[in-house]
Amino acid sequence: MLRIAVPNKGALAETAAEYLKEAGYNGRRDPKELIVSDPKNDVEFFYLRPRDIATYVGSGALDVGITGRDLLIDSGSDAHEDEPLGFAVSTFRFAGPAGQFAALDDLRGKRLATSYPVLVGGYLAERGIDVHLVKLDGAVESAIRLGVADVIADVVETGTTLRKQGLEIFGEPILRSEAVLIAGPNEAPGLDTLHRRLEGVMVARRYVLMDYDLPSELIEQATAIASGMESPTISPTRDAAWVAVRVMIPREEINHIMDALYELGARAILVTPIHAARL
Ligand SMILES: Nc1ncnc2c1ncn2[C@@H]1O[C@H](COP(=O)(O)OP(=O)(O)OP(=O)(O)O)[C@@H](O)[C@H]1O
Ligand SMILES: O=P(O)(O)OC[C@H]1O[C@H](OP(=O)(O)OP(=O)(O)O)[C@H](O)[C@@H]1O
Ligand SMILES: [Mg+2]
Repeated sequence: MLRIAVPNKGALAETAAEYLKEAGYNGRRDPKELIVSDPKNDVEFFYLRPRDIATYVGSGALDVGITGRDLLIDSGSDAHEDEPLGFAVSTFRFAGPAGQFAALDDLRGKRLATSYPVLVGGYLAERGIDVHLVKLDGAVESAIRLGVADVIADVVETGTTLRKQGLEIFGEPILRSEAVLIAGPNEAPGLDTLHRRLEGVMVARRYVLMDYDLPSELIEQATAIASGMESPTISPTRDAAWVAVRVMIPREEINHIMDALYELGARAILVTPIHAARL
């Protein structure tokens, strides 16, 4: 039985639960449930704090887990990244009061607040920069105003939290993070199936199916507009002058592609969602 660690709360929990549901696994019915078994799929889920997941997986206590890349690195555990999952996307950045910091060198000797001391400490040590790390649990953006730090390093998504505190990012991103599937040091039978199912969820979320009818002489031009994952499926129609085309396209390009195909001469353009996929 594959033992899977999943986030019980926080920024990763809701989407992780949706992914697993879409991948055909049992979820919890009550947020107080800590363990859910799914004998049909031969897996067992353990709902844990996102920050602890890499520790459990790295020690071999659990086989695999879903956490953030930033949390994985900060854990210093032996777990490794198996697959990026494309949600909870953020960058990890330095930020300070507007106009006060421009480069990494400006950090020397400063008090730097973060909830990710191993990630940040490792990054600065590699570059030979000494700071006084101030470890906080969250809401790190308030640390400067409240006088416990001169500068911070934290998760940035839209940048709204920083802006509201009058802070500005500086330097290169420390890390680009997102939710990831992680695995431990031991071989985990069943990991391949979980990996493929989650990949299928990502494809189903990102792509749609587009069907349209097209005068046959326009196939090359239409394929240049939407080429599909490998190659579009082209079927004959009763009218020999027309073909029916089916192609997978990225969800975000639906309207742009429909406009271009219609302009070219395609008609009866239909878009349908994909509920599951295995490529
Ligand atoms: N605004 C955000 N956008 C994208 N990812 C985020 C955001 N906030 C946190 N994350 C990601 O979520 C993970 C942190 O999980 P955690 O459960 O600590 O989230 P949280 O919402 O900060 O929870 P809490 O603050 O209640 O502890 C990290 O991988 C982090 O990069
Ligand atoms: O760039 P933004 O879109 O503003 O998002 C980034 C913020 O979101 C998270 O905060 P969260 O709400 O999880 O609070 P926390 O700092 O206490 O973890 C993160 O720690 C940042 O503070
Ligand atoms: Mg947080």
